[in-house]
Amino acid sequence: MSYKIGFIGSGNMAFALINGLTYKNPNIKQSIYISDKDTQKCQDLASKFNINICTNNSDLVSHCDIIFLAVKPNIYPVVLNEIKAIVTSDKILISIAAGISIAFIESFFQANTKIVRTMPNTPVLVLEGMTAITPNRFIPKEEIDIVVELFESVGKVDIIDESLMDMIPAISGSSPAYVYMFIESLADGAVLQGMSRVKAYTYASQAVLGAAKMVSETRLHPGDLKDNVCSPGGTTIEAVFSLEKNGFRSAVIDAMNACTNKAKLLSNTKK
Ligand SMILES: NC(=O)C1=CN([C@@H]2O[C@H](COP(=O)(O)OP(=O)(O)OC[C@H]3O[C@@H](n4cnc5c(N)ncnc54)[C@H](O)[C@@H]3O)[C@@H](O)[C@H]2O)C=CC1
Ligand SMILES: O=C(O)[C@@H]1CCC=N1
Repeated sequence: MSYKIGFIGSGNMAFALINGLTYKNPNIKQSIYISDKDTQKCQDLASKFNINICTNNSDLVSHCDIIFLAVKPNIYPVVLNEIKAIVTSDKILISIAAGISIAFIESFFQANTKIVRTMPNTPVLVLEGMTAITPNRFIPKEEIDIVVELFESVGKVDIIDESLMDMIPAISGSSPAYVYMFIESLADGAVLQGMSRVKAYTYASQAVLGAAKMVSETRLHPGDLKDNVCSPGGTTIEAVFSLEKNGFRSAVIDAMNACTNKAKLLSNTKK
């Protein structure tokens, strides 16, 4: 079944998803539609990917079968109110917003509207995304499979209970930002010790990529992998000791709690 995919909002996350989706399957371009309040941004994205542009959100909904709601959480009520009269039961709405519950979205539509709540991340752009998804009770398995297949084409997918969704930004939706800060810090440290910044970003990003692949592909415990690097009396354990002294682990856990608390705050205002 060929289906038309629409993105309401053509910002960072829409860009990442469209880049990922079109990377392996360029033919999908003719089935992708975008709309945005910022017409210039929309035109730029449409011309970059040679995809279809819609003059407004309602026009997009009328053209598309699967509709990504790629606007910020605070804009959801505006967009949902705008499209509520034209979303028919054959269409699938995909939420990608932090803190927006399925119940909140359902409250705008007729009873059997198909909604999938998701939390992707921007590495979908390079086909290394991590997306959590929760379908509502009105979407049949074969259509859930279509949504899973879409996100699997740009990375890993996990179907979870919605009760876990508010903590997904902390672990994967937002966490690329913490890792970018870590890579930046590694590079700053290298520059401090005399390496060029360009070279430092290559070393830092490859070391992080390699370490991530060691965890995902060997399935060994990260603690064991760390121990394998720490030669007795060597260089690594000095750095590990310093990181522990400076509260590295608790800083990460504190950041994740702050992230989830914000998602829950958004959730509570958008019940
Ligand atoms: N950026 C990220 O890493 C991730 C973002 N998300 C979620 O994706 C959603 C979008 O986030 P970003 O792409 O980062 O934001 P963004 O600000 O880059 O893009 C949002 C777009 O929506 C457009 N917009 C605003 N009002 C509109 C309206 N009434 N109709 C149509 N378009 C409208 C804006 O012009 C903008 O281009 C948010 O709900 C966010 O929580 C989810 C996972 C990761
Ligand atoms: O910062 C945000 O709210 C969005 C959701 C997850 C990543 N970015």
